[in-house]
Amino acid sequence: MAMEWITAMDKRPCDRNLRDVELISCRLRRVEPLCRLPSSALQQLAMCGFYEDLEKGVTLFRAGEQGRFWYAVLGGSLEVRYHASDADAKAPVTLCTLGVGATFGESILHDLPRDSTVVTKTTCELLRVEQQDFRLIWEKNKELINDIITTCKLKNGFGSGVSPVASSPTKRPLSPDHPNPALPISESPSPAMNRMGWALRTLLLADSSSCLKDRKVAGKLIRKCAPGTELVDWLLNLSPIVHTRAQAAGMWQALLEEGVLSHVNKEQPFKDKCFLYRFRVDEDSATSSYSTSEDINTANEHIRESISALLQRGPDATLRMILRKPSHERTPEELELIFEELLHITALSHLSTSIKRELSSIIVFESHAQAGTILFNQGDEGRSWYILLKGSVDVVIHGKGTVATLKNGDDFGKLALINDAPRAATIVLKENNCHLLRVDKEHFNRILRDVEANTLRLQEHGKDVLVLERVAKQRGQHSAFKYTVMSGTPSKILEHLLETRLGNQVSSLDPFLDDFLLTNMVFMPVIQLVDELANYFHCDVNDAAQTPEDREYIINFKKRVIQFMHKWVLVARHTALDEPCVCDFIEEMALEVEANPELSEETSNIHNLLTQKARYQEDRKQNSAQKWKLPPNGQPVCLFSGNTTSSRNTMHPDDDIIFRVYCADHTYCTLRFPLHTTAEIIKACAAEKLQLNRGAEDLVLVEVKSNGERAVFKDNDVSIPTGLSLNGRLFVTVKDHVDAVTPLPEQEGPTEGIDIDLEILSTKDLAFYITIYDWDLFWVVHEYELLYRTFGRHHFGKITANLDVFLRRFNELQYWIVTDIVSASSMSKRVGLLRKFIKLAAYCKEYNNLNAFFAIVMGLSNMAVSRLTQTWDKIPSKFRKLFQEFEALIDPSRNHRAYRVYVGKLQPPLIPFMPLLLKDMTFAHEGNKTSLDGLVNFEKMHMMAQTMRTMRYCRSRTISLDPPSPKSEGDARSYICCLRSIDNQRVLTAMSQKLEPTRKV
Ligand SMILES: Nc1ncnc2c1ncn2[C@@H]1O[C@@H]2COP(=O)(O)O[C@H]2[C@H]1O
Repeated sequence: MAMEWITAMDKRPCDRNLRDVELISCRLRRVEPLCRLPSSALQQLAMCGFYEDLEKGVTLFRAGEQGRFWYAVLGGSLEVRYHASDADAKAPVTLCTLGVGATFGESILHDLPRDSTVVTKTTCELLRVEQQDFRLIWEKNKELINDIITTCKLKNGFGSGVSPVASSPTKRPLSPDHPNPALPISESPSPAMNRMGWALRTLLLADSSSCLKDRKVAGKLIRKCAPGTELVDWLLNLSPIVHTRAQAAGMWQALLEEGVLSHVNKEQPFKDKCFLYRFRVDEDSATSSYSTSEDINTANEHIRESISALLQRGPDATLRMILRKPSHERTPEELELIFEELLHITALSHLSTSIKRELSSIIVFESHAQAGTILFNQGDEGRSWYILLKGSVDVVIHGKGTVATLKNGDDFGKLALINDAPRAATIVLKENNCHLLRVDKEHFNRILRDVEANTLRLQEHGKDVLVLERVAKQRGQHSAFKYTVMSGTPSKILEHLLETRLGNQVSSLDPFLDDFLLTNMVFMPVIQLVDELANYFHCDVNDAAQTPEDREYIINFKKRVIQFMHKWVLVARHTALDEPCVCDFIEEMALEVEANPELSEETSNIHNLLTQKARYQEDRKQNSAQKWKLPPNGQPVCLFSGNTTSSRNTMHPDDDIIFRVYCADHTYCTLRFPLHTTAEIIKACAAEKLQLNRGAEDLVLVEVKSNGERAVFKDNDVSIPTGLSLNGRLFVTVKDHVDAVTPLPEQEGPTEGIDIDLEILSTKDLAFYITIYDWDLFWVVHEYELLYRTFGRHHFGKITANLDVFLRRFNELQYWIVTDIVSASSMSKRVGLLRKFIKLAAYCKEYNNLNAFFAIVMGLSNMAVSRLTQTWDKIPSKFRKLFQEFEALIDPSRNHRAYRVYVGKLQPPLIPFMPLLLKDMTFAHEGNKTSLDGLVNFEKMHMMAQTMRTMRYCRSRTISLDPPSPKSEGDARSYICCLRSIDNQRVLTAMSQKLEPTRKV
């Protein structure tokens, strides 16, 4: 059978017999949508059609050629190609693929040249019909054939400029800036509208008093046209269900917006005025025709149905027409209509009535006929905000593809407008004939910017990936960013950051970038961060075919990655440069910047990065053998050997530290380990040296404080020796015997320090050297150490040694004050010391050393000192008053308000009261979850970063004080480095009791 029809088809049409015709039409009947044609039409096609059996790659015709044939596809597939211009001749765009059942080449009906090129994509079987034959068949079956052609166009997006599949969208929309209500909103009428138009036209023509006539306008003959008023009259007469002129006008507008009807000069939407309108078929003499009586009967059969359908569509069509008019042409009644419509739009539901009224005059209707159209590209400047009324759009992101599909009722495009940032995604229409409402940027900024919804959620694949919240405007702050990140996935936060906070958009007032740089290790390990940055940086490697827009976007992104790295290394300093993956990535970027002139703008950033890296590596080489010592008797951690040229010595994770570990019988061993060594290793090694013959799992590493308190370390804790309290000692012991471990007798006594009569040292000199010493300790503490310590010594595996040493200093100072006073047996000496320490606190305060100021005042307020009433009574009232002022300043009530207000007025350099910064960190950490519904709680990161920034601010200028008198320099300097202090409160109180026993009442 199959062969038979081919044999029949292979014959010349004039040689075919009845059976051949029957065989061929049977074959055609199996092809949808040809099967919809009546038998007579199929037989005609079978009689005159030629059979073509073509190889792959055969060009059937080229764009611009005059056409001779119409085609239907019986087997295989073809490509429709389009050459945008001569310049593009080598790079045609594939518009669509035609498969079985598709028809093409109908331009022969209008004697128009071909508008595209058609090439076989596979081997193909085609039915080919000559122009005159096809025209005859079409004349008799116009409606159906037009329907088939339209269906084919809709199905394939033919002529749309892009493949209907939006996977590789290439086309930008026709400039929609000024929508024209006189033009149709779809590329071709829907079959239903076509039918309704046909029925109305047929009856209009059949009416003897028809208003549809050939008329001469300005000397030119216009066929079959009618004034709007008469068309309205006619419709009102035609049907009793059309009651008002406005209804009738809306019905004609419904036809006009689909292109079935149009104003003769295409300058007006439908108006109940004397403007002339005509049907599209009458615009072209080839398609214009008179109706047969059969047509009239058919039209009469359909008219009721058509009228009621049109009646329903009229109001929406009118509204769309108004929404496409420029603001100044909208009448008050029309504005009211729009306003009522806006009341039903969910995306606007949070807005007040007055704002909706304002929107009524500027909101615009926009429609797009073809699926695949790109509304805008990621990286473009944001120009409008959209609400989807009908259809759906894909949200496409570079490197990720489609991350979300939005449907009617959803809105998009707000982010770029609000933040003055580039578009975060490309928006591609997913369906033909999408309808949108649009608010342009200038109006958005004027009307909506300050009343926007408080929360914005971005989704990918149905899950929230970024939650933004509107920033309350703060006085004096004019940050460009209206939304701040509340939570998000780590990757999306990074993407949002690169897109919105780098390039030319950096604002010193906006903390988002800095928050990220300070806290990223909490939610994104360095290796992952570098990996993601490298992916962004190298995203062009496997993708040779890029559009110029893509290329621009990619280059832009590369620059942003370089800028990000530059800023990150400035914040992270050695903690980043310690990571081999960071250094490797800097090298990779440098190579590309050198090779790629498009990146030349980033040369100085790269140069800076390379210099920092080289400098750091050189410094590490010179100080690689650095060793530290935690002396046995509670003295401060100090350099044991190595390079001592700089007084500011940062402790690095791979620096060694020498320390003792005791066991229950108070024997000890001395160990030397890098600072990053875990408790588990120290424990195992100490146990071996001390010959504790127990398995590691039975043993613990524990700190025993001078008051007997015990603190067990976790196996993965690091920075162990530096973490000990002033007079604490490290023990290794059997788990079950922890409670039996006792402090060494020496822990109750003072730490070892220099014994000098304080009287001989000038108080101002002491304050000066204390401040210089503290400053050096403070200077080397990395902001990150606050995070490491807050999350726990085990959490990041990073050392907190510099911070530990600084905090230890606070306790050393505090207990030194108490120890010194309670060690003075003579009253006069104690009175002298009290006066000296109050003065010392005053000088430290003057030097902005608030850490020491707090330590001293807290020492003086210690119960062991404050209870010495006889001593206090003997100091001059001037000193007592001063001390009361100091006590008020350290008053912890209302979250240390007095101190916060005071310090808030100071200029750097200053040394802050460090324990309060730690308390703020802990408060932020314990009061807030790190993860909220699987998203990083970025608000928490912001809170923590604020505290870390305080620390940075304190050091934003380096200290330079006038040196004191040279005579006591050597003594004072060595004295303050190592202070004698007892940190056991019980011992201190007992000593105080001895000095001034409590009187029995
Ligand atoms: N996951 C997403 N990431 C980025 N943009 C999205 C996402 N989902 C929806 N969008 C919308 O896509 C729009 C692209 O333009 P804008 O950046 O102005 O605003 C963006 C959002 O409104």
